[in-house]
Amino acid sequence: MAPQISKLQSEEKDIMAESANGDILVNGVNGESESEETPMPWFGMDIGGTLCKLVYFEPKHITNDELDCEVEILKKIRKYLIKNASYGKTGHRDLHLQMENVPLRGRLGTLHFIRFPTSEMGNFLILARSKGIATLVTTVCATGGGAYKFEADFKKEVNMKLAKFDEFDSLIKGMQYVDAHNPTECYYWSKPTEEKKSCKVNYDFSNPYPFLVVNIGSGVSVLTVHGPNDYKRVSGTSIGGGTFLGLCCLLTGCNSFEEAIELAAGGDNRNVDKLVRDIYGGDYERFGLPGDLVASSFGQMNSRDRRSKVSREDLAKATLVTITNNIGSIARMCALQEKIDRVVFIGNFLRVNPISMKLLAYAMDYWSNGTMKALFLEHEGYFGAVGCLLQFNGHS
Ligand SMILES: Nc1ncnc2c1ncn2[C@@H]1O[C@H](COP(=O)(O)OP(=O)(O)OP(=O)(O)O)[C@@H](O)[C@H]1O
Ligand SMILES: CC(C)(CO)[C@@H](O)C(=O)NCCC(=O)O
Repeated sequence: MAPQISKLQSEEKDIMAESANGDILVNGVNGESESEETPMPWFGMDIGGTLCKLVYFEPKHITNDELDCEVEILKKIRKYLIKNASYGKTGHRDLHLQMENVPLRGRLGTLHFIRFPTSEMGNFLILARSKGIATLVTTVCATGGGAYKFEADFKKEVNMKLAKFDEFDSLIKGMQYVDAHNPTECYYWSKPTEEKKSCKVNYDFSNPYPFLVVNIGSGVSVLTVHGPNDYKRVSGTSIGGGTFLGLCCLLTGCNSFEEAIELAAGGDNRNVDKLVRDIYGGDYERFGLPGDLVASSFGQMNSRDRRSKVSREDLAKATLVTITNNIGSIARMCALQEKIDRVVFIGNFLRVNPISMKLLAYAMDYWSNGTMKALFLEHEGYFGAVGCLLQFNGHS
């Protein structure tokens, strides 16, 4: 994947030059052209409908000037963030995603990836106050709907200003930056239907344009990307990751995404769904519908007898398959309409969720007769937070 860096870097220069409204951008995808004046610590926040993603840049070398004037609080913040893998009951640092030696605004350093439920924003603000972050940081760059929703709370609770950036500008910039600096970022699933043989394969995304992005968060947004600064939101659906989690909690009594995925892994959706073969007794050959295709999601659940036999695992699996197939179908129609053959699926719905990734990979391939490819990125839910950090110049 090494060649992709140089290819993307040359395209990045265009991004660095000008933003959509003609302003000179202070840092581009490469993050190497920025002045060093923005005081530490550097954070990027993506406050979504379900999860808040926080990216923290830890500089590799502290300059003498910084050492001289570095306040105790900054040292404490750095120590607190990088010594722990969890914060309170609900904050987690994704250690496996950590990126070392990446350039940002002329500095080299480590990117740390932290997430917590957006519903915990109140506690996050209390923590920010107790750790002294609020006394040091006057402005935090933020994106996602929560950058607007919680702006007044940040001001009131911790006297911090939010420098707000658009969530899709941030997402695209973050994807390009992370892909350019992580040679194993992009991959696809080979043999997605074969449980034992199926595996992740590195994909060379050095010539990325055009591609479709399907961002599966609480809801789903579909974007076409034709160049570093050239994208549009072409579609979306409210039936997304939030729907999966909500329905799964209702149907199985589970209490977390992790639990829902674990249940689904042990279930069989054929005990819940009505298949083509349940209707035809086999394939519906004339229109190419195989017997094992789901004809009607949850279509068996009108039967009291079937309901009495179904397990929580089966219900979780059927919910996951229903939501995933629907997203796959929308993605395929968008790709067809936009005449694009590479579809990049991202968003935290895909976290610890190989079932959905493999289903999407298979469905894209099968229904396009092998002409479309489903791609995935390792930092699936963090691109908005990274892109937002890239755009920050210390002012709101
Ligand atoms: N630990 C978790 N807690 C809750 N949901 C999780 C978790 N891990 C993965 N998910 C899934 O990820 C989804 C949220 O994804 P993501 O963080 O990308 O979106 P968001 O930014 O919160 O939403 P939106 O972009 O629509 O505002 C949830 O709806 C759920 O399906
Ligand atoms: C509202 C957003 C953009 C917030 O990220 C997202 O949740 C979404 O795209 N929802 C789907 C909205 C729709 O197009 O029906």
